[in-house]
Amino acid sequence: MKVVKVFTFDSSHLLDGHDGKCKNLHGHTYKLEVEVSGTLHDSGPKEGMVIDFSDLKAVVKTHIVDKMDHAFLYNQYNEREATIAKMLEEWQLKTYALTQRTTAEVMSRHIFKVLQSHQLPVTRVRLWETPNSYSEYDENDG
Ligand SMILES: Nc1nc2c(c(=O)[nH]1)N=C([C@H](O)[C@H](O)COP(=O)(O)OP(=O)(O)OP(=O)(O)O)CN2
Ligand SMILES: [Zn+2]
Repeated sequence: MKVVKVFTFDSSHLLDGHDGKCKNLHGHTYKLEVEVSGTLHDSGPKEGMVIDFSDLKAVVKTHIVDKMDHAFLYNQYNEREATIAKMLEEWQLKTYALTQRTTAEVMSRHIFKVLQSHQLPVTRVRLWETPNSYSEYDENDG
Protein backbone atom coordinates (compact mmCIF):
# COMPACT_ATOMS: atom_id res chain seq x y z
CA MET A 1 0.00 0.00 0.00
CA LYS A 2 1.04 3.59 -0.53
CA VAL A 3 0.68 6.76 1.48
CA VAL A 4 1.60 10.25 0.34
CA LYS A 5 2.25 13.40 2.32
CA VAL A 6 2.47 16.84 0.75
CA PHE A 7 4.75 19.70 1.83
CA THR A 8 5.57 23.18 0.59
CA PHE A 9 8.68 25.27 0.92
CA ASP A 10 9.94 28.52 -0.58
CA SER A 11 13.43 28.78 -2.05
CA SER A 12 15.43 30.92 -4.41
CA HIS A 13 17.78 29.77 -7.15
CA LEU A 14 19.07 30.51 -10.60
CA LEU A 15 20.14 28.29 -13.45
CA ASP A 16 23.46 29.74 -14.49
CA GLY A 17 23.93 29.44 -18.24
CA HIS A 18 20.23 28.89 -18.97
CA ASP A 19 19.12 30.34 -22.30
CA GLY A 20 15.99 31.93 -20.88
CA LYS A 21 14.59 33.78 -17.89
CA CYS A 22 15.71 31.11 -15.41
CA LYS A 23 19.28 32.40 -15.60
CA ASN A 24 18.05 35.20 -13.30
CA LEU A 25 17.76 34.91 -9.55
CA HIS A 26 14.15 33.97 -8.79
CA GLY A 27 12.04 31.99 -6.35
CA HIS A 28 9.53 29.18 -6.24
CA THR A 29 6.98 27.88 -3.80
CA TYR A 30 7.89 24.25 -4.28
CA LYS A 31 5.27 21.58 -3.62
CA LEU A 32 6.77 18.28 -2.55
CA GLU A 33 4.90 14.98 -2.57
CA VAL A 34 6.58 12.08 -0.78
CA GLU A 35 5.22 8.56 -1.30
CA VAL A 36 6.03 5.72 1.08
CA SER A 37 5.04 2.10 0.40
CA GLY A 38 4.84 -0.97 2.57
CA THR A 39 2.59 -3.39 4.32
CA LEU A 40 0.24 -2.38 7.10
CA HIS A 41 1.29 -2.75 10.72
CA ASP A 42 -1.01 -5.47 12.02
CA SER A 43 -1.04 -4.52 15.69
CA GLY A 44 0.04 -1.91 18.18
CA PRO A 45 -0.23 1.87 18.02
CA LYS A 46 0.48 1.95 14.28
CA GLU A 47 -2.09 -0.79 13.40
CA GLY A 48 -3.57 -0.27 9.94
CA MET A 49 -0.84 2.18 8.89
CA VAL A 50 1.99 1.92 6.35
CA ILE A 51 3.68 4.71 8.29
CA ASP A 52 2.24 7.18 10.75
CA PHE A 53 1.71 10.44 8.82
CA SER A 54 3.24 12.25 11.81
CA ASP A 55 6.42 10.19 11.58
CA LEU A 56 6.61 10.77 7.83
CA LYS A 57 6.17 14.49 8.38
CA ALA A 58 8.90 14.63 11.00
CA VAL A 59 11.50 12.96 8.74
CA VAL A 60 10.74 15.11 5.69
CA LYS A 61 10.59 18.29 7.75
CA THR A 62 13.91 17.63 9.50
CA HIS A 63 15.91 16.51 6.49
CA ILE A 64 14.40 18.49 3.62
CA VAL A 65 11.90 21.24 4.40
CA ASP A 66 13.72 22.87 7.31
CA LYS A 67 16.94 22.87 5.28
CA MET A 68 15.59 24.13 1.94
CA ASP A 69 12.87 26.52 3.09
CA HIS A 70 13.89 30.18 2.58
CA ALA A 71 17.32 29.05 1.42
CA PHE A 72 19.28 29.92 -1.71
CA LEU A 73 19.66 26.61 -3.55
CA TYR A 74 22.83 26.40 -5.61
CA ASN A 75 25.16 24.15 -7.55
CA GLN A 76 28.34 24.06 -5.50
CA TYR A 77 30.40 23.31 -8.63
CA ASN A 78 29.16 26.38 -10.49
CA GLU A 79 31.51 29.30 -9.87
CA ARG A 80 28.94 32.09 -10.08
CA GLU A 81 26.32 30.31 -7.97
CA ALA A 82 28.97 29.36 -5.40
CA THR A 83 30.15 32.99 -5.23
CA ILE A 84 26.62 34.18 -4.45
CA ALA A 85 26.23 31.46 -1.82
CA LYS A 86 29.53 32.39 -0.17
CA MET A 87 28.46 36.01 0.11
CA LEU A 88 25.10 35.02 1.63
CA GLU A 89 26.81 32.68 4.08
CA GLU A 90 29.15 35.46 5.18
CA TRP A 91 26.02 37.40 6.06
CA GLN A 92 24.66 34.35 7.96
CA LEU A 93 21.94 33.86 5.36
CA LYS A 94 20.61 30.43 4.50
CA THR A 95 21.92 28.39 1.58
CA TYR A 96 21.62 24.77 0.45
CA ALA A 97 24.23 23.17 -1.78
CA LEU A 98 23.58 20.59 -4.47
CA THR A 99 26.24 18.90 -6.59
CA GLN A 100 24.48 19.66 -9.87
CA ARG A 101 22.28 22.35 -11.38
CA THR A 102 19.21 23.04 -9.23
CA THR A 103 16.63 21.82 -11.70
CA ALA A 104 13.44 20.12 -10.57
CA GLU A 105 14.86 16.86 -11.92
CA VAL A 106 18.08 17.09 -9.88
CA MET A 107 16.18 18.17 -6.79
CA SER A 108 13.57 15.39 -6.92
CA ARG A 109 16.34 12.78 -7.20
CA HIS A 110 18.37 14.43 -4.45
CA ILE A 111 15.38 14.56 -2.10
CA PHE A 112 14.61 10.88 -2.79
CA LYS A 113 18.20 9.86 -2.00
CA VAL A 114 18.38 11.97 1.17
CA LEU A 115 15.14 10.49 2.52
CA GLN A 116 16.24 6.98 1.59
CA SER A 117 19.53 7.54 3.42
CA HIS A 118 17.51 8.28 6.55
CA GLN A 119 15.79 4.88 6.35
CA LEU A 120 12.49 6.21 5.06
CA PRO A 121 10.91 3.56 2.75
CA VAL A 122 10.29 6.21 0.11
CA THR A 123 9.13 4.95 -3.29
CA ARG A 124 8.41 8.20 -5.15
CA VAL A 125 9.13 11.89 -4.87
CA ARG A 126 7.23 14.41 -6.97
CA LEU A 127 8.48 17.97 -6.85
CA TRP A 128 6.32 20.75 -8.28
CA GLU A 129 8.41 23.78 -9.27
CA THR A 130 5.41 25.77 -10.47
CA PRO A 131 1.68 24.90 -10.33
CA ASN A 132 2.14 23.49 -13.87
CA SER A 133 5.54 21.77 -13.82
CA TYR A 134 6.88 18.85 -11.83
CA SER A 135 9.62 16.27 -11.85
CA GLU A 136 9.24 12.81 -10.40
CA TYR A 137 11.82 10.30 -9.23
CA ASP A 138 10.81 6.83 -8.17
CA GLU A 139 12.43 3.67 -6.90
CA ASN A 140 12.78 2.29 -10.45
CA ASP A 141 14.73 5.28 -11.71
CA GLY A 142 17.97 3.89 -10.35
N1 LIG B 1 13.10 20.49 -17.32
C1 LIG B 1 13.23 21.65 -16.64
N2 LIG B 1 13.05 22.83 -17.27
C2 LIG B 1 13.16 23.97 -16.58
C3 LIG B 1 13.44 23.94 -15.20
C4 LIG B 1 13.62 22.70 -14.56
O1 LIG B 1 13.89 22.61 -13.36
N3 LIG B 1 13.51 21.59 -15.31
N4 LIG B 1 13.48 25.11 -14.52
C5 LIG B 1 13.28 26.28 -15.07
C6 LIG B 1 13.29 27.54 -14.23
O2 LIG B 1 13.71 27.26 -12.92
C7 LIG B 1 11.99 28.36 -14.18
O3 LIG B 1 11.79 28.96 -12.92
C8 LIG B 1 10.76 27.66 -14.50
O4 LIG B 1 10.49 27.97 -15.84
P1 LIG B 1 9.05 28.05 -16.50
O5 LIG B 1 8.34 26.76 -16.34
O6 LIG B 1 9.26 28.55 -17.88
O7 LIG B 1 8.39 29.14 -15.55
P2 LIG B 1 6.95 29.78 -15.54
O8 LIG B 1 6.85 30.62 -14.32
O9 LIG B 1 6.66 30.44 -16.83
O10 LIG B 1 6.04 28.49 -15.36
P3 LIG B 1 4.49 28.27 -15.55
O11 LIG B 1 4.23 27.01 -14.79
O12 LIG B 1 4.25 28.07 -17.01
O13 LIG B 1 3.78 29.46 -14.98
C9 LIG B 1 13.11 26.38 -16.52
N5 LIG B 1 12.99 25.15 -17.20
ZN1 LIG C 1 13.33 28.25 -11.20
